[in-house]
Amino acid sequence: MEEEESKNLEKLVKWAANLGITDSSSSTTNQNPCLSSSSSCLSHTLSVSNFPENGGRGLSALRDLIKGDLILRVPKPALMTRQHLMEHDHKLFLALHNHPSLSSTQVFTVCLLYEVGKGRSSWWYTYLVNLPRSYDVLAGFGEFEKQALQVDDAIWAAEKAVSKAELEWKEAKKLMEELKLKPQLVSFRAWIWASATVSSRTMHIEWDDAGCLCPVGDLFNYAAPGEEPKGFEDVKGLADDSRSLLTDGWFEEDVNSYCFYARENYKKGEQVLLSYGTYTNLELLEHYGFLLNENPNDKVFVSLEPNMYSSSSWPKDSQYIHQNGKPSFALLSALRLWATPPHQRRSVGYLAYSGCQLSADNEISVMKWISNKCHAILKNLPTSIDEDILLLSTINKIQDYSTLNELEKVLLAFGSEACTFLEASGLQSRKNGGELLVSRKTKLLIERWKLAVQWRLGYKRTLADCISYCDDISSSLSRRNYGL
Ligand SMILES: C[S@@+](CC[C@H](N)C(=O)[O-])C[C@H]1O[C@@H](n2cnc3c(N)ncnc32)[C@H](O)[C@@H]1O
Repeated sequence: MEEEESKNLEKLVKWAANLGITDSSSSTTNQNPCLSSSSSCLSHTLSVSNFPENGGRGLSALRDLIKGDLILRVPKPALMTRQHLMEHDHKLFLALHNHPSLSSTQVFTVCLLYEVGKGRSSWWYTYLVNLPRSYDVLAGFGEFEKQALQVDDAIWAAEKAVSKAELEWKEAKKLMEELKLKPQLVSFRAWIWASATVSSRTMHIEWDDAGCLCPVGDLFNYAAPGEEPKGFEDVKGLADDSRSLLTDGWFEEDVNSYCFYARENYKKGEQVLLSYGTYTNLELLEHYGFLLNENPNDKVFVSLEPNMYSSSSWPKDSQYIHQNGKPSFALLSALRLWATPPHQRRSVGYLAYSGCQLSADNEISVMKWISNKCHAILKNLPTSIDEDILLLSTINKIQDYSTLNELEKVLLAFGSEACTFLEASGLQSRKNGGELLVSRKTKLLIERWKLAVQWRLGYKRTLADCISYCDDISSSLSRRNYGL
């Protein structure tokens, strides 16, 4: 961490402690936090640390933690909400009343930019200077990064994210001008930053669907909820309320605070992670600007023919391939019915809907259909898995380069996509002792390119694993039934 960054973090921790943000497990408020010798520690439970391979800045355990332990409490007055910002600024309050058609998140995004515009005089300054300077969410993808996703559905999702952001920005511009925001805060770039802050850092609250920004609570990095959040439902009798068991933090009226609980046991020094909910990798990229190599909630959708969808009543979004290559329950069930002659579907429907195989022949034709489909998709994509692996290792290498000469040498030797990158980056540079340094903008572009390649590689690996899975099943059925 840079020196300035760590100083800002120290100030944040002190500021948070003064507001009663505490990681003490005691339920009484106004502990005396920040007694720890280390300035990035809250006091008893958590410390701000860096996890380069796992989300960057995050929170580590200062002691062994037990699943279900209360690990952080953030009192309501320390939560940044639209209501809080409006109540403390009459000009903002009046201006917002003239724009009732803006959505709650558009309003919160404007509020955030307005607060940033106050600079040091903002009550939130210590919090705001610790926000990331940029995000890699899909809405910030340019043409090059969008195309690097390669898969139509993903390119379409990125295009939709960009056009949604543009539309929301245009709609909110009048309000921002009325509030006399500085031109750089009215820019589309600033909008992407603020809306990504809102989408990637806000926590759910009952009284405002824009959510709240939760100092310190928003330093938890993400771990996907497991398939079965077993056991957690027993913690503190929470099973019967509407709080999603897929998240580990919520607002509690009785203590007037946002409370966070350990989702599993942690050893001292380990990173404490939070589940923000269930997301595929494309959704993580869209809302948070990162993805997981291992994501139990990732899904690959393959397009089916209309008569395949209509042969069963499974919703389209339940028919997909899991990250490990296994077809989903609904996809198998739908295809088993589709591969059954229409006049027999009624009589075997109950078996198909309960997840049973219908016959060896039926199963083999389903497996062959899926396998062929995956082959066809892979064949139509511009690069293979091996090429993507090689490209990814090259991108990892160039991320460490500081001069454009080094970067260009490697990329020019690489091939067409790398050359397109060089064009797209415009080689933003500045002279320094005769060397052209890689600019911050180019580094961000490399990071987004890497995410796009990681995403498409994950997609292709899932298809390849699905081919192996289906081929194994059809050959073992053929052997067993026909001695082939
Ligand atoms: C709520 S913040 C978490 C704290 C954040 N690392 C920070 O420095 O402020 C969410 C952001 O952290 C990053 N992040 C969280 N979990 C991650 C993970 N498992 N892998 C990579 N990045 C992650 C993403 O940039 C995401 O948008």
